[in-house]
Amino acid sequence: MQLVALYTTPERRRRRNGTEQKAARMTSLQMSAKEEMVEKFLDAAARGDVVLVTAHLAQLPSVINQTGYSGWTALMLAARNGHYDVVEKLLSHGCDKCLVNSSSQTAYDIAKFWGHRHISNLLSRTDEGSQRVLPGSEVSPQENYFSREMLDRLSGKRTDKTWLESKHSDPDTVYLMFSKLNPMVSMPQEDDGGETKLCRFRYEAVKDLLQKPATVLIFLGVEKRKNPSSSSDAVQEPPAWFAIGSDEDAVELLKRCREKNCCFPKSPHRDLLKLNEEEAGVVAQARSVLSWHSRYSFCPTCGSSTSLEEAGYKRSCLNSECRSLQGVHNTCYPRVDPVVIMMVIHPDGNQCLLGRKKMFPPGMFSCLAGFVEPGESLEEAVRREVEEESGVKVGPVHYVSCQPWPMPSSLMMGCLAVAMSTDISVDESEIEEARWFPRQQVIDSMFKGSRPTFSVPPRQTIAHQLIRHWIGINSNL
Ligand SMILES: NC(=O)C1=CN([C@@H]2O[C@H](COP(=O)(O)OP(=O)(O)OC[C@H]3O[C@@H](n4cnc5c(N)ncnc54)[C@H](OP(=O)(O)O)[C@@H]3O)[C@@H](O)[C@H]2O)C=CC1
Ligand SMILES: [Mg+2]
Ligand SMILES: [Mg+2]
Ligand SMILES: [Mg+2]
Ligand SMILES: [Zn+2]
Repeated sequence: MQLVALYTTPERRRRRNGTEQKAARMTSLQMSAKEEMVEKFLDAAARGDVVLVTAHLAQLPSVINQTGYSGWTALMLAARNGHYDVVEKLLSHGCDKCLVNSSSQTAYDIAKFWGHRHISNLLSRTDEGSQRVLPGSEVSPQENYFSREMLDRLSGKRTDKTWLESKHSDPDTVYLMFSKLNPMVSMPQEDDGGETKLCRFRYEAVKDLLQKPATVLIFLGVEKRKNPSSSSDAVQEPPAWFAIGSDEDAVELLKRCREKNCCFPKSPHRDLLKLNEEEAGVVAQARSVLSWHSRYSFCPTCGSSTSLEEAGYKRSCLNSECRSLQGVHNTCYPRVDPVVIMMVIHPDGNQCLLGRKKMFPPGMFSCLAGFVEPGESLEEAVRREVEEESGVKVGPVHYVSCQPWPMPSSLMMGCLAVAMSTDISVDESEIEEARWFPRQQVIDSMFKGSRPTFSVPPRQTIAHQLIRHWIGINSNL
C-alpha cells in the first residue's frame, strides 16, 4: 500500500505542485529546453493527449523513457490515469515497460493497483513484452544484443562466382579483419563516447591477403538500404561486406590499419559487448562462421581435406567417394548450437531462481542455461537443465526471445519457466550456488546501484533481459 501514500493522485499532485515546482526550477536551475520538453511530454501522457504524445515522440524519440521530477515515466503516468491509447502508442514506439519508479513499481503494477485492468492486461501480454526486451528507442522490437541485421545476407549470391569476384575488387566493398576469431577494432577515444568500433578495410589494403591459401574469406552480405526510394540507390548497388580470417601475425595485421588505438580484443566476452548494436550483429555472424572453419578443417565423415565453398558457408569433402557428399550432407555447414536459458519463477510468483558458476565475477548470479540435446524440445531442455543444475522441478515454459551468442556459435533461446518445487540441490560440477531471490532484491541490484547484495550480467546478455522482462510483467503488489 506504499503506492497509496506516495502516488495516490499523481495527476492531481502534478497539477497542484507542478506549476510551482516548475517555476521554482525555472528560476533557480534554469530548466533546460530538453527538461522542459520532457515535462511537457509527461504532462501530455498524464492527461491522455495521444496527439501531443505522438508529436513529441516524432520530434525527440529519446524522450520516450525519460522521467520527470516525479521519477515516473510517461508510461507510468498514462497507466495511472487509465489512458489506454497513450499506453498503446508508447508501447508501439518501443518504450521500456520494465522501468520502475522510486517505489519499485512498474507501469503494470500501477495500472493493476488503480484497477485499469485493460491496461494491465496490455502491459502483461507476454508476446508484447517479449518484443521489447532491450531498453532504448534506437532498438527495434524483438531484438537482443548481437541480433541486429544491418546486412542483407543475399544467400542466393553465395554461388554466383562472377558477382562475388566483382565485389572483391569493388572500391566500396568493406573488409573486416579477424585474428584468432577476434575482429580488429579501434578502442574508444575519450571524445567518442566510449564505443569500440570495427576497423573497416578497402580492397587495396587487403588484396595480398586474399591470395593466401590460409586466408578464410566469408561473404557477409550487402548493406541494407535505409532509404531505398532515393534515386542514387537505383543505379548503385549497396556496398558488400566480407570477413577475413587470417593466420598472419596479429602485430603485422595491425600495421595495415591507419586508425589509432587498434587491437584484436583479448577478452571477447567483455570486449565484444562494447560495439554498437549494428556492428555487434555483423560480428555475431562472422565470428561463428570463422570459428567453424577453424575447428572443422577436415571432413568429419572420412577425414579427407575439404574445400571452402559458397562464399564461406560450406565445406565440401575432396574425396569423391565420401558418404558426406550423398544425401543430407549437413556435416558441411556452419554449426549453430541451440541453448535454452531460463528465468525460473517461484510458485509464489515473487521470487526467481538464479545461479552462479565458479568462473563468474564475485557476487554475480545469472539465469540457468544449458545446451539442447538431440531429439529434445525446448520445453524439455528447460525442465531437464533446471533439474540437473538446481534440483528444482519446472512446469509451464514460455518462450520469450532469443540471442545469437558467438562464443562461438550458441543460439540462446530465452524462456520463462514456473517452478513446481522449491528445494535447491545444486550440481556442483556446473553450478557453485543457486538461490531464490525476492523480486525487490533483484530490483535493488538492477536499478538502485548502491551496494547491491549481488550483481547480474550486463545488459547485452539475454540473461539480463530475461530478468528485466520478469520484473516488467510481475506484480509488486
Ligand atoms: N548470453 C547469455 O546471457 C548467456 C550465455 N550462456 C552461454 O550458454 C552456453 C551454454 O551454457 P552452459 O550452462 O555452459 O551449458 P550446460 O549447462 O549444458 O553445461 C555445459 C556443459 O555442456 C557441455 N557441452 C558443450 N557443448 C555442448 C553441446 N553442444 N551440447 C551439449 N553439451 C555441450 C560442456 O562440456 P565441455 O566442458 O566439454 O565443453 C559443459 O560440460 C554457453 O556457451 C554460455 O556461454 C550462458 C548463460 C548466459
Ligand atoms: Mg547444465
Ligand atoms: Mg548450464
Ligand atoms: Mg547440458
Ligand atoms: Zn569425407
